[in-house]
Amino acid sequence: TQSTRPQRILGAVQQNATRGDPRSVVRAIDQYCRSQEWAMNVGDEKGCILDSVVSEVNPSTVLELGTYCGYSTVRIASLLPPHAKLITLEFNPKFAVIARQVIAWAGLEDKIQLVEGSSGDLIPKLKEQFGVKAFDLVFLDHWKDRYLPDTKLIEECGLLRKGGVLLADNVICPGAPEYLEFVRSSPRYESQYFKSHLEYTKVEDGLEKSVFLG
Ligand SMILES: Nc1ncc2ncn(CCCCCNC(=O)c3cc(-c4ccc(F)cc4)cc(O)c3O)c2n1
Ligand SMILES: [Mg+2]
Repeated sequence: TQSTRPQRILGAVQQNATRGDPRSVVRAIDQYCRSQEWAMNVGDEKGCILDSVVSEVNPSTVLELGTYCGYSTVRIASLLPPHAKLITLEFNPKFAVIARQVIAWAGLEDKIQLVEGSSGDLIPKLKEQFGVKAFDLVFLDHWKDRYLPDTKLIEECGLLRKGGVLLADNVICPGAPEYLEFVRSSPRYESQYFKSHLEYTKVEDGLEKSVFLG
């Protein structure tokens, strides 16, 4: 039977990455998606910007919206301090099954909690169900038209600490125009655009970093 793209990405990890070595998992996915078939991972170019923001924030708690195969999940978690935790939300069970195996291959199960469901349903439950106080960093990489409503939901639920950072992928391609307009015009955010390219292509894309001022 025909394999799926996420299954082929997992295969590339299992064939080319070293168990317990997160950076070799990231490298294996990038090499596969650059040479064999495109996939919607944040990728190596935007990934370096992601790395620099994660290192600068040095977060204790991270929320990722949209796991897909776990590429950015592993990339972020590989940079977290020892007791830091990352919660990642994925609503497609087929993606979640693959992401769990990619996370396990990287040896990062203890740092990462993958929760299946949609962001709109799960965000209001994160405090009571997962004992989360507030996030230091939120990486938005899910439905582009959910970036703005979920940002408002995260604020309403008091899930973003003062000085906490929102980092949004794909603000140019596919684009999140309402989100960009909001974070760039709101007095409660200090935003900065990091120009880059759509993963594995020459098409323009970028990340928007927005610091919550409280
Ligand atoms: N609410 C909720 N809660 C939880 C969830 N978990 C998953 N989802 C649904 C997420 C579905 C995938 C989202 N990601 C993208 O669509 C995406 C697309 C492109 C792209 C594609 C084609 C092109 F020609 C050019 C660019 C590139 C990217 O880097 C992208 O990240 C959820 N939704
Ligand atoms: Mg993306």
